[in-house]
Amino acid sequence: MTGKLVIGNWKMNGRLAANLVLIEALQADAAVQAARVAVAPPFAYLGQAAALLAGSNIALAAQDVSAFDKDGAYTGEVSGAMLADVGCRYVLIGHSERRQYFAEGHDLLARKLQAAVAAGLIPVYCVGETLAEREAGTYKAVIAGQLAVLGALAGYDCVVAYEPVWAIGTGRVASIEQIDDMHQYIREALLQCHGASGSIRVLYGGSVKADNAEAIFALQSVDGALVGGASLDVDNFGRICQAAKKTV
Ligand SMILES: O=C[C@H](O)COP(=O)(O)O
Repeated sequence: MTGKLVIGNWKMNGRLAANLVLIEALQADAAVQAARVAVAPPFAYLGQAAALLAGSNIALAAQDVSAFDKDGAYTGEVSGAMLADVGCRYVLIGHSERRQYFAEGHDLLARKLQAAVAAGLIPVYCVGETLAEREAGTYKAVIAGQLAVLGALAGYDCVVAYEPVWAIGTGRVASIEQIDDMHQYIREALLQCHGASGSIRVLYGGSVKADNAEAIFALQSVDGALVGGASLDVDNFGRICQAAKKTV
């Protein structure tokens, strides 16, 4: 399936009953069915989601993965092989909330990326600057440092999600000019470091909603969106998927 990729990151939200309602509504939404879409429930609900999504065009994503790629005494960890086993196609790595709350640094993220591709998953590697870094003008250097982690992944299918931290959950979406500037910068950085920018899709994330999605997807430099809050509202998420389909 071609077109802009839309991934719904449920973050730490959901219950069995609510998930059933949401997933059945997503499957009944023609725009969602026609789009290139994935949802990322919490680990606890991947099995339920996989069973409900079986046979649908909605792919499954996980929100994180262990850096350990062999089963063993790693209490609390979930391996890439387990995620693939339950039907995940994608896995988010390095989301800003994990960098912030769990101090996930470059070495750990590099190991997680390797573990994900070893398990046959498509990593969705998240990068983004804080408001302080944006205002200080150091944001492009910050992103370049974050992208350097991808060095070991040349040749693998990978997705990058540019998510300015100051736009996440704030309703303060980056401007079209800011998004285009950063997406073009990321592509150029990937081309220089890995010669792979052509094969790496670059998504935008940060307060993507039904009313701003079409303008964002109209940018050639944007290959899709990583959607947080709006992914829990089938009407909003469906309209984002509709916008994605319109701007193939
Ligand atoms: O993973 C999704 C991003 O953190 C964006 O979240 P948001 O759409 O709630 O701003």
